[in-house]
Amino acid sequence: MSTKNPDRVVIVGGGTAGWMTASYLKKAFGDKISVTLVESGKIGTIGVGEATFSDIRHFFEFLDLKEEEWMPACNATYKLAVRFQDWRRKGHHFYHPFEQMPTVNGFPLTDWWLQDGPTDRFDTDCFVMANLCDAGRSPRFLDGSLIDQGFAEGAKELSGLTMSEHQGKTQFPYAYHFEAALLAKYLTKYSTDRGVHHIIDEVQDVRLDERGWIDHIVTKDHGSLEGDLFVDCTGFRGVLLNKALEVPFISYQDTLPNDSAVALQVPLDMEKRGINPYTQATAQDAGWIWTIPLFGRIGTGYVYAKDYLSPEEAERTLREFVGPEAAEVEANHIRMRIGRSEQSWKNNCVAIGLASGFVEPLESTGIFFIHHAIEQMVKHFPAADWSPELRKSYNSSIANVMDGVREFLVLHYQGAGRDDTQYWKDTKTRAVPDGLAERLERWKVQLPDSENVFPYYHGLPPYSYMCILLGTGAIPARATPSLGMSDTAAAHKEFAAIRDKSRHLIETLPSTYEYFASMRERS
Ligand SMILES: Cc1cc2nc3c(=O)[nH]c(=O)nc-3n(C[C@H](O)[C@H](O)[C@H](O)COP(=O)(O)OP(=O)(O)OC[C@H]3O[C@@H](n4cnc5c(N)ncnc54)[C@H](O)[C@@H]3O)c2cc1C
Ligand SMILES: N[C@@H](Cc1c[nH]c2cc(Cl)ccc12)C(=O)O
Repeated sequence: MSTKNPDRVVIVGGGTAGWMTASYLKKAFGDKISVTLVESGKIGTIGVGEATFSDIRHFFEFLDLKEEEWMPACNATYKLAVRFQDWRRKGHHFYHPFEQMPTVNGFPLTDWWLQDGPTDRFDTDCFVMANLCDAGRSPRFLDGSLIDQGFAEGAKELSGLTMSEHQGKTQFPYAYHFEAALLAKYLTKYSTDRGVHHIIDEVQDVRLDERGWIDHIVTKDHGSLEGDLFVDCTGFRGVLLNKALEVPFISYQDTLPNDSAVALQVPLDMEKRGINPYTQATAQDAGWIWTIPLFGRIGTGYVYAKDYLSPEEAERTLREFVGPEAAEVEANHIRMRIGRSEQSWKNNCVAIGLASGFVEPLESTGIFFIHHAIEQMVKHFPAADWSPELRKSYNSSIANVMDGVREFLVLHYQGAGRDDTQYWKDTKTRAVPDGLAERLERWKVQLPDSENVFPYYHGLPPYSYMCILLGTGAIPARATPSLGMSDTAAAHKEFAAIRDKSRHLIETLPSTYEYFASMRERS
């Protein structure tokens, strides 16, 4: 066994995963390690992946990048929520916003809402952000100041925490949409400026030693590349982890059948059309369509199950949905590998991004998985003895995040009120992951809380489950019985405060388009 600390990292793949990993590692370890990134000039990146979690802000903060610097370079916009359109029935919508759930006398406001809500919309009654979404507002004023959502920007006690340590302490009010290819380009410059060695070449072979560890990789034009730790960011191909090291892939398809997507990038006049401050997921006959507003274009795509719909039909439906602006735009058809690798770190190879695992992009979790994996890789970085315990701990953290998100996504389909096509009928009879059936029964009488959701960190707080349960509508939810014997006055005061605050903010905040147009003038 080597007595040397592993300090030569080789990353294969130059998509979002590869460049996020390279820049973060260089920032974390500086000259203590060497980082080489090899990407193929021929094999493209997946070309989608534009909506994020709010936690991604910790990634940019870690790299010391300010919104004014990176956002205009990546045509980025703000995301205050996911808007679910037509999931309960056609014409209905609800939001899953970035906003902590207010608590009144020990019960979440949604519980009081079930008991005696002012309107039939849990989201606009309980969350300020849902009202800002309906009104298309920016979460920042034109001078750059952030709305007051109980969040102190730059608060000392919160800086330096990983995402999992952060959860529950506070909720930042927005995430980002950005052009993935532009972010990769931005991070390429960031990384290479700081000493990351960039090679454009194809990996043709992966040579293992007698223990089954990667000894070196063989490239087409640059010969052999040696390293201590190899990071597989080769996307769905899984060239190092799945192919060379033969780590099996656990499919989630029995519970999440969508396995295909067709995507379009549609340039639009945003000044005329405005910019919605949310990702939209619109239910369709055999899946759903995402709409992600960027500065200057929308990213859109139909996620579907090929057992129910052909690629041609999916593309036709998507083009009809978008309208004439998409006529000249070429479609990108994608087959998705849904599930996770049995282990994401084996020996001296760790897979990050699509090579590690993926679930359909309904809650924009792909980049969150990458960010989480990078934080955990730094936390579990090996010493000279390559302790297997570190890898074990890393692997269970990654598996828990992905299995937890799978449960959360299955809830969307179990809960959807739609039953007008075979696809939606079948969502109710399909198997659910172990443990979820019991939890679904519990949520019928007790709203999701920290005691009764998936028990390991997976990025989603209990209030996110409440939103999907109450918004999708097929699973009956009821107020905690004791609220029937309680005075609802305090809850009504809270509902009124949310209404007043929303009204005031809608009157004073700029539209999302106005905000970004002025940010571009400033930067
Ligand atoms: C339909 C769809 C929608 C999505 N939407 C979102 C979203 O809204 N939000 C979100 O967070 N995530 C989303 N994702 C996930 C997101 O796209 C990915 O997590 C992210 O782009 C990371 O991809 P990657 O870097 O792992 O792989 P890729 O982008 O596929 O990159 C693979 C890289 O590996 C290189 N490579 C492959 N083989 C070799 C080889 N032999 N030698 C050298 N190089 C090689 C390629 O050249 C490329 O650079 C979506 C995914 C899909 C499929
Ligand atoms: N930690 C995540 C969790 C989260 C909380 N609210 C939302 C809303 C949406 Cl649309 C996605 C994710 C989340 C985060 O803060 O990003």
